[in-house]
Amino acid sequence: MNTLRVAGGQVLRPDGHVTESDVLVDRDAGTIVAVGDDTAAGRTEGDGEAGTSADERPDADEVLDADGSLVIPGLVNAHTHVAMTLLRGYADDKPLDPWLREDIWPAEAELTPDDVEAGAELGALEMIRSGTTAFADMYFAMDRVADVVDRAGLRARLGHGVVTVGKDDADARADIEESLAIATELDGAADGRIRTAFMPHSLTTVGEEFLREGVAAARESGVPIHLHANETTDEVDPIVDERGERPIAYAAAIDALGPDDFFAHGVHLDASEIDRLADAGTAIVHCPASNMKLASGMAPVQRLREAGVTVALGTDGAASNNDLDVFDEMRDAAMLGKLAADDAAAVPAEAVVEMATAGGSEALGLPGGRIEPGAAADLAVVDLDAPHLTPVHDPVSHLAYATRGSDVRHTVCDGTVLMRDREVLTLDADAVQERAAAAASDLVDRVGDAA
Ligand SMILES: CSC[C@H]1O[C@@H](n2cnc3c(O)ncnc32)[C@H](O)[C@@H]1O
Ligand SMILES: [Zn+2]
Repeated sequence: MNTLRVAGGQVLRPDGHVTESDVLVDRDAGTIVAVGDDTAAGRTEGDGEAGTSADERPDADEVLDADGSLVIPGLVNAHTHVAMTLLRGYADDKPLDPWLREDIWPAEAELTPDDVEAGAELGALEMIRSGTTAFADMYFAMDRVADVVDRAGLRARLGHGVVTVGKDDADARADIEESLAIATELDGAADGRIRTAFMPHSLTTVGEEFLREGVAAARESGVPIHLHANETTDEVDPIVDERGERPIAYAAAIDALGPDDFFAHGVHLDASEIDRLADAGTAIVHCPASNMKLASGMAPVQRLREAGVTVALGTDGAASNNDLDVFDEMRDAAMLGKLAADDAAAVPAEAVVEMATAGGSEALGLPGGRIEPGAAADLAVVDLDAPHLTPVHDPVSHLAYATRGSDVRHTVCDGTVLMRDREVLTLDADAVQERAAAAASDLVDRVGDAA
């Protein structure tokens, strides 16, 4: 067996407890073989092999030193538009609708596939550096995004985002077909690390006829559905006014509410919609930073979880966040959840850590999210040797409230080391940043010329 040993760290186990253990990985299979006292070859839990540094232990093909560190499942960014890194800081301080219509969509109209690739590389770099190993992405030029995911070594669920409002029937149908074709063509790419979904942008930006056609085709080919849902009252009210039913009831009526589907935001949900989501097994991706920045509102995270809905975390795009750091999202989710519930005990540390790991993997239907034998070897190693992480009374508290993405020391996905001692191995960081900055600058010039 070709092995990787993550040695000498504290490991976050699926039950939320932390133990001093090694993690042994089968690099070829991309899975965890053993944790703690199951790691064979002589080393057992609590057996520190005094006098032997992690690098000197001879029983693995590769060793990652995790001394003084916390080994956690790779984080899952369950809703983003990764190439929007090019639009980071491009338009701020507006609510969703004018932000999209006045700034973002005119800029995206000028985006080329090369731009999308440059932005996706930058986003992949940012995610690897902050311990994210899997993400869901809705955007354009998804073949380019898939190529980046493959090269970067990440795991993803990808889909072409469909908008039909303002398009004639032929163009609208072509967009639906593109999303369905991409979902079929890219599924299983990057040695199975890429999975796909049918991704209509939202229930208001895609017409009912096209939604029904696309959903029916997606069901036939077995791909899940991902869309923005119940994000703002501007989106909910017209559905209620025109149809006499709430958005989640509408989604159910067109068969878009299934156990493999996951909806972004879910800010404005009433009790009947929470029950429907729970009954259907549809997950919600909570995006607290984006919801705060666009002043969209606060998702009822506590009530969703109490009802049994799987809740994951997402950054949304870097233009509404303005970064792709899931540690920030954990902290925001906890803080906002307490404020919303007027209860400091609401949305505790363990809940947000679960949402960023196992909850994300479950929502996306991707491997990972747990450190246990047989699970995917998707890991982040957090360096605890920092002033803002001292002392360590409770490692889970630190993950939720004090850790930053820049505290991540090593990142592993599918058994492959993507970042070692803060050096990203799969992407050339300087070249990626230079290319993205140049692409963003050219894009802004083109947008100016087009205006
Ligand atoms: C059709 S591809 C995806 C589309 O979504 C836009 N977008 C980015 N952030 C949000 C958000 O918070 N709500 C709705 N839509 C969003 C993005 O700019 C693309 O156009
Ligand atoms: Zn979004």
